[in-house]
Amino acid sequence: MSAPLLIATRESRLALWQAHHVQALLTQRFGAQVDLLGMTTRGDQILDRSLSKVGGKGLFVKELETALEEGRAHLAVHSLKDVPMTLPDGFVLAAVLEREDPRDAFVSNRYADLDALPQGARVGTSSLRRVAQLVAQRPDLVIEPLRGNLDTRLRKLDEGQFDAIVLAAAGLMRLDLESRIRTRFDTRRMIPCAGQGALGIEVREDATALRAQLQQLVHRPTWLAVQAERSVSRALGGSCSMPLAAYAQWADDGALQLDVALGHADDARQPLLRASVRATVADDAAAEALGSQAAAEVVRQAPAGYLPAGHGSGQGSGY
Ligand SMILES: NCc1[nH]cc(CCC(=O)O)c1CC(=O)O
Repeated sequence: MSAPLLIATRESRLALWQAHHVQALLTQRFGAQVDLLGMTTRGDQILDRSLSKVGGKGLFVKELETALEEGRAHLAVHSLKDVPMTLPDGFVLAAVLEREDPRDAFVSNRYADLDALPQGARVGTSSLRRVAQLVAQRPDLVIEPLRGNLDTRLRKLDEGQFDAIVLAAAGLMRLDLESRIRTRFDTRRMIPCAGQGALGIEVREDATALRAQLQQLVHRPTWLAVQAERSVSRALGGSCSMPLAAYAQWADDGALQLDVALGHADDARQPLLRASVRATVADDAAAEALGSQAAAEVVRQAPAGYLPAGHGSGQGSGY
């Protein structure tokens, strides 16, 4: 590679850390010269409304995809959990790196963990998935919206707006904020979001040579696990307006264990629907089959109000 490779990235501290991480990896592994193209996305500008109401997580990736389309950049680096379940035509996920800590973190200046919170304590999170799982354990909590980048969210906690907030451990660790974590939730008590803790690299489908190189960066166990997680969401016709948790982990016997929880679309106080499935998974088709199996179990249990009309139609998340 002679001309420098350009990575399109958002400009939050977390996004820049992730882009620099991939930049260093490409340089180490391929001796490539790599530069960053910083961009502000619509998702970064909308801080006052719930993302699920204004177009979803896809708002964080669309501008980056436009840069790829127009040839202004060659790769986009994303937190995988922010990547829509179905990519637009002409784009592919070329690599997924080894997952870091997938867990959610309990962050508080006064309380050690969820159980230590007093009755009616105020907890900040805008994630419907986190709300549903928090309420399932502590129906007394007052859960309030919390948006913005990690520094903003921590500032709001420090200003006293909340007794505790819930954030992804991986993001805090990447920004050297691990000391803010009071406890990590057990993944059965707070099932992570599909792809949480993993980085994805997106390129144009027609970037054949680059795709072949990035293929060498794929962490196979993470790749298969996140395929299973993402296929649950796809099978449920998932958008990020769904309180859906999906986490796959490799068991000691080599099987892939997939745990799923789905909350009611607009009432966090309705019970969570759960499914746990496991299988030997050696390729993408098997990972997707496992995800579909978990989705089917959830569908079987679901009363009205949990699933969008026409779920399972394979139309993806609609971005
Ligand atoms: N939704 C924003 C977002 N996207 C990725 C991360 C953290 C890093 C990761 O999960 O890979 C976060 C912050 C959070 O949810 O607390």
